[in-house]
Amino acid sequence: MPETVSSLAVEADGLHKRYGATIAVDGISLSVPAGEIFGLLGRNGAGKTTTVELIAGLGRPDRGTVRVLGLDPWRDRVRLRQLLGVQLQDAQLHAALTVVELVRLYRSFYRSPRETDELIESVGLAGSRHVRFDKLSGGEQQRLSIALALAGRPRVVILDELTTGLDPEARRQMWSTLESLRESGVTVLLVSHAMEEVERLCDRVALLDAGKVVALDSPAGLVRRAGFAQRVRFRAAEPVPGGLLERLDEVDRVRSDGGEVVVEGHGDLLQAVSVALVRAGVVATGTRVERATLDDAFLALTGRPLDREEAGR
Ligand SMILES: Nc1ncnc2c1ncn2[C@@H]1O[C@H](COP(=O)(O)OP(=O)(O)OP(=O)(O)O)[C@@H](O)[C@H]1O
Repeated sequence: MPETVSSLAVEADGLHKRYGATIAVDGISLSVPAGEIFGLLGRNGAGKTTTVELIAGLGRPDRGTVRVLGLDPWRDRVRLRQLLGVQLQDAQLHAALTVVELVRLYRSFYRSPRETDELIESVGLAGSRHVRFDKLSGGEQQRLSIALALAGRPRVVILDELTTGLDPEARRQMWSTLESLRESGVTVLLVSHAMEEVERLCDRVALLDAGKVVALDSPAGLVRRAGFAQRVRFRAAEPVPGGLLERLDEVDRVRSDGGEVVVEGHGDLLQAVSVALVRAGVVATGTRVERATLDDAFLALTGRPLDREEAGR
């Protein structure tokens, strides 16, 4: 259906969605060009899942419009089903069906599906072909749900919490699956808590907070909004004289954190801090350098961190 295909894979304009008193999505607009891996990052309850549900046509916005490949996901959902793959959190699959039965069932929904064995192997489930869904581990269920999202050779894929519950090897395998999808021109919408994953994979990221996009940029562009490039942490054997570090050109901010001195800045920060401490006769131990992350950007933009405990859910 080439006449329907827009160069923008996803366009959302002014989306609002309310559940009772809760405003889940509060005026979200996004444009995602074809072939991009686009991340939605935010804390629990920020509105990520609701946003992708509206994009997938699984719900209707109270206000605003969505187009996926130029189609209205609600009105044109029969046509869009052939072009869109969706893997959502807590997908309720048929518990009593085996891996191969589920893959065959999903293949039957599409006009030109991928091969059964290729799909199963692509997510490393060849050894579990005849295992029932409810007997798979959480990580295996997750991998199967991703294979099912890719069964119809979708042009746009929505993946919610792609690697939650996966071990490091399965996670790396999933990342390379996504990179090859991008190479073949598929657009991926990736919902995540996992900053490392988002920084590594996404071309652009929308940071969501309380139903709003608070920033939208490349991961590197977002990290720049942290307001500093790197931080040096150390323990000082004696108090650091006031103003010693603050007056250095490379230093943006000095604070203490659980007995450590934390110096945020740019340029050759470590060198500048080390020289100043030596000159002042302050002995520093456990010194380490960290670069700014998306977490720092999120904190700078929203005033709250992206909770790491939640990230491990
Ligand atoms: N079907 C629903 N009924 C009532 N409230 C809902 C429903 N779906 C979502 N919400 C509420 O809307 C807000 C946004 O939820 P949403 O699931 O979109 O956030 P999220 O960013 O995906 O969070 P999480 O990372 O926890 O999945 C939350 O306050 C949530 O409790």
